[in-house]
Amino acid sequence: MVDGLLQVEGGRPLRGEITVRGAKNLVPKAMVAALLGTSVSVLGNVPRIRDVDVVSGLLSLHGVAVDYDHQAGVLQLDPSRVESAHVADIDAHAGSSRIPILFCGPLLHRLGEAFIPDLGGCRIGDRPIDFHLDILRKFGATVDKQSLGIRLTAPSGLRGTVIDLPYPSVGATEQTLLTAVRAQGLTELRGAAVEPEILDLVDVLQKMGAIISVDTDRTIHIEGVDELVGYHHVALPDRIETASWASAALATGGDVLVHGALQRDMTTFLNVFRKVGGAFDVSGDGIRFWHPGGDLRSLVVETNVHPGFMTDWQQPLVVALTQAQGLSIVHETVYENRFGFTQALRQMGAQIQVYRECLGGASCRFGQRNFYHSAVISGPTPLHGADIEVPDLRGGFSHLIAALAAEGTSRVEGVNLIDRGYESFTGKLKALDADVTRLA
Ligand SMILES: CC(=O)N[C@H]1[C@@H](OP(=O)(O)OP(=O)(O)OC[C@H]2O[C@@H](n3ccc(=O)[nH]c3=O)[C@H](O)[C@@H]2O)O[C@H](CO)[C@@H](O)[C@@H]1O
Ligand SMILES: C=C(OP(=O)(O)O)C(=O)O
Repeated sequence: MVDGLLQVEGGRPLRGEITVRGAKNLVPKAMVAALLGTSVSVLGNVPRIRDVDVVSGLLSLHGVAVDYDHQAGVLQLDPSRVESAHVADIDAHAGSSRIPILFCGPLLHRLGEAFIPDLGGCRIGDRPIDFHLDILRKFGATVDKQSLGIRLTAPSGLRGTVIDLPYPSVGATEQTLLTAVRAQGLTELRGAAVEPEILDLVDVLQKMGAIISVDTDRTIHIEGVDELVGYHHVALPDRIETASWASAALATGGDVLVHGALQRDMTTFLNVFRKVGGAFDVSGDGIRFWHPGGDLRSLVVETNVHPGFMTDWQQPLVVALTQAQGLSIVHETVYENRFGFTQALRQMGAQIQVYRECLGGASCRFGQRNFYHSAVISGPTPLHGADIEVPDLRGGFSHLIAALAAEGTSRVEGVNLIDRGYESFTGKLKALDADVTRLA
């Protein structure tokens, strides 16, 4: 069981201002990229979240000197001692996050070998790593699966290759980038993911000396180089945290100004937010989200890879949809098992049914299989407080929103899971006038 118990007195609108910093889905990857440099890298806009601590710990074990100024949000990473530290076996932090798999390419380039412990991350489907391992083999690595992880070797170095991804996986695209930049010769990646966090990683790598071009048809070309240096970079803001606070404002009938939020990477979310009946205003350094009064409208939405509606935006939005008039349909096409969180919402009074069929859109990879990956939400339904347990990061945040929107007291167990991706969320809730008390 995950620690952390939060008591929430619901039924109050969230009102006020908060700030989001760098993206959870970019910062840890930019930290891994620092391993490829010969000099110090400096990363700004770093949020204080657990995934940053996990990767800091792993980098330190590999001999990288990590200096993190939490207040300023600046990380300095000095990789000059990686060869002398030469750590081959690390099982600490196994199961804490999915980032260790991205250490493969950088470690193979620097040390000729790597050991990657079993991965963690949210349990929202099987989350296989077959694309990653196929990619590493294509670059010339030998992959040996062991009981506690994977051992990789590349005694004669890595060579550029052609990779055709069966699905535009974010992690597999990052794996290719982090490996190809120092591999010998050219790499062509077809069917790549082009999420904003990936393009920010491309910016980081280009600052280090890499040669990468991203075409309009999901093809990325990388020319390997012999040396990369450290970078200075400011991480792009977290578009998932921004959307989470936007949905919280809507579900509670509130008004929240999110400093640091960037419109450009959120176009699809903002369209959906407006269609449901939410109001927003893009100001100098952020976006204000509020419930303008009147009824919210139901809608049909399908999650997809960028530039589609992001899967990590789905769970907080579902809570707002419980307050919309009529039937909404959410078709989850990225993960096969991402509606577990709706069980607690039903316990709180929501009317949500999940289906195996692809509802409301085109059929997806999960259509002919046994996965409950479509949800029908009938609203509006008043929510009431309950004792609930956080299942995963985004599902957990959606439980918090439901508890804030509900009449009465809720006790939310396992909130420490939310620290993985939301910087000081309890402090932010208090700044937004929520009545929350940490009991454990
Ligand atoms: C740390 C991080 O950045 N996490 C994000 C990243 O996860 P992550 O990089 O793990 O997600 P992927 O894009 O790789 O996964 C997408 C789909 O591809 C499948 N797949 C992936 C790899 C593989 O080897 N084999 C395979 O079948 C997955 O099971 C899933 O169905 O992108 C997801 C999709 O935007 C987001 O929800 C996560 O928040
Ligand atoms: C699925 C997520 O993250 P991870 O890939 O780190 O588990 C998420 O951020 O919602």
